Amino acid sequence: MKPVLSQPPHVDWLTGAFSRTPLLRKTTRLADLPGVFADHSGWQQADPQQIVYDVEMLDTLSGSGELFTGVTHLYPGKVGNEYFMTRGHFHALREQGEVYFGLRGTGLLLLQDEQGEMHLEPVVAGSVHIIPGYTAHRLINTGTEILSALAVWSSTAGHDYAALAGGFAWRVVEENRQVQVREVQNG
Ligand SMILES: O=P(O)(O)OC[C@H]1O[C@](O)(CO)[C@@H](O)[C@@H]1O
Ligand SMILES: [Fe+2]
Repeated sequence: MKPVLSQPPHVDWLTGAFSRTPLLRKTTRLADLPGVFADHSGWQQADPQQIVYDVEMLDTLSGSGELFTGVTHLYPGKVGNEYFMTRGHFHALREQGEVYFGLRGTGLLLLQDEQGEMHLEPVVAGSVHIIPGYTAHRLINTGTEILSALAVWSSTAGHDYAALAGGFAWRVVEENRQVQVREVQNG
């Protein structure tokens, strides 16, 4: 007889960690992000083992109609004057959207559609972000603490990084102790 009440996992709003041990965890270090930051020599001089972000996922079913749930913990830091950020991706199944929920820290969610239309949304504890289909997304930590965001997305969405080999059209940097958005000059 299955228990009447089964304890669902919850996310600790302070640490952003799941109450249940996440069975899937992926760590991305600076060494894993060649060509992502604008300041290539700054990247080469930085500690390659420096963790930029961890993604913890609940180990749930995948398949048509199933959803993945994961928390991205993005550390504070910069390469040159550019804030730490996730690699960023379109979904392989372009039409698949995603929802982000800010848990802690201060940052931005950069959204860019296939026509290059972009906008930035502030990410803080309690913010909710609807990532429509056909929209690339990148999390950026503009604060001094860990930025954590919970994400829910289709388990069949997949990640297309190649579509963004040229990077996003905006970069977010710190200049004069201010967060600045810089348009990438093509060519
Ligand atoms: O795959 P990226 O662009 O490094 O982003 C990190 C993670 O953010 C998510 O979009 C949500 O956690 C995952 O799908 C992805 O692995
Ligand atoms: Fe995604």
